[in-house]
Amino acid sequence: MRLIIREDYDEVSSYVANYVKERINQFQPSAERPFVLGLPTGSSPIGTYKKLVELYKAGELSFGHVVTFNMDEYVGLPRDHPESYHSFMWNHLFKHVDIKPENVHILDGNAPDLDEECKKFEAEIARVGGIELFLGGIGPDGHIAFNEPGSSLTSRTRVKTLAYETIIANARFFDGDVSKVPKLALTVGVATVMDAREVCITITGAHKSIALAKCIEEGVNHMWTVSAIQMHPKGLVVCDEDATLELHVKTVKYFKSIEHVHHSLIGAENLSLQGGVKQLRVPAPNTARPATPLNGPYE
Ligand SMILES: N[C@@H]1[C@@H](O)[C@H](O)[C@@H](COP(=O)(O)O)O[C@@H]1O
Repeated sequence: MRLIIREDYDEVSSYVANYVKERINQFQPSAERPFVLGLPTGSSPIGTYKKLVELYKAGELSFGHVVTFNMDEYVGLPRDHPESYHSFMWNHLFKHVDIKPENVHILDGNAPDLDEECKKFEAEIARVGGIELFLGGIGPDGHIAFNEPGSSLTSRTRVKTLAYETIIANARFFDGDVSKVPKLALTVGVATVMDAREVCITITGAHKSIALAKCIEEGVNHMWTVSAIQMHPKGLVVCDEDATLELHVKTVKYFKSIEHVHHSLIGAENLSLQGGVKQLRVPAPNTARPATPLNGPYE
């Protein structure tokens, strides 16, 4: 597993968007052999989607031969509700790029038979040959998609009852009103995500620092479902400095050193993922003097 640390949310978003661009372009997708991309919702991927739209508009990336599968959807929320994940995906990404609507797969939380809807989703993923790259975020409790603490690490797409912590976290999208947040969702399973040939999880903000530490430094554990990424042969976590607050200094230094070594081997001029070198510089000491004398020491 790799951990990429960037200064802030914006740098994380750029890194992930460029990563997706590189992967799609290297793959050289065609109608017969499309690139299959797994996608998340939430506030974490908004910056990435914005940058993907910019890359598309700059002619650096096309979604013409990209097939997508979204992680999850609320149960019972009308499809055109502003907070449905359908609305989210079309507003933040799909309507701005050249993706074919028939290549977009989002679970239908209003399907007459929800179990059947979940089975069909898994079957469709299998039919297109599996997911090449699954992007994800996490909740502060370490869940991926809606695989709440205690979810089986071998779980598949299914109906899930949301944990109270998730309902509270997502109330910000429903006028801060917990009672408006749907209590059920359809979600891919942990195994559905981990079956992808590559998994890239974005973790930003101090409020997710405990989850990041659980994911990186402790064992694989169904109470922190993102930790399943430890078992993935091509797992990538991209986080910001704030999210590293609960990591050991040794852990942070180790993962940063991997990038340093990699960059020194390939040479900065060959670095295709923008922002890579810039963020590895040691910050200059702050030499600015306060206007008023200080009494210190302030250890
Ligand atoms: N089901 C989604 C998850 O897929 C997402 O990762 C999480 C975090 O959201 P945010 O990125 O807004 O913190 O929110 C929801 O629970």
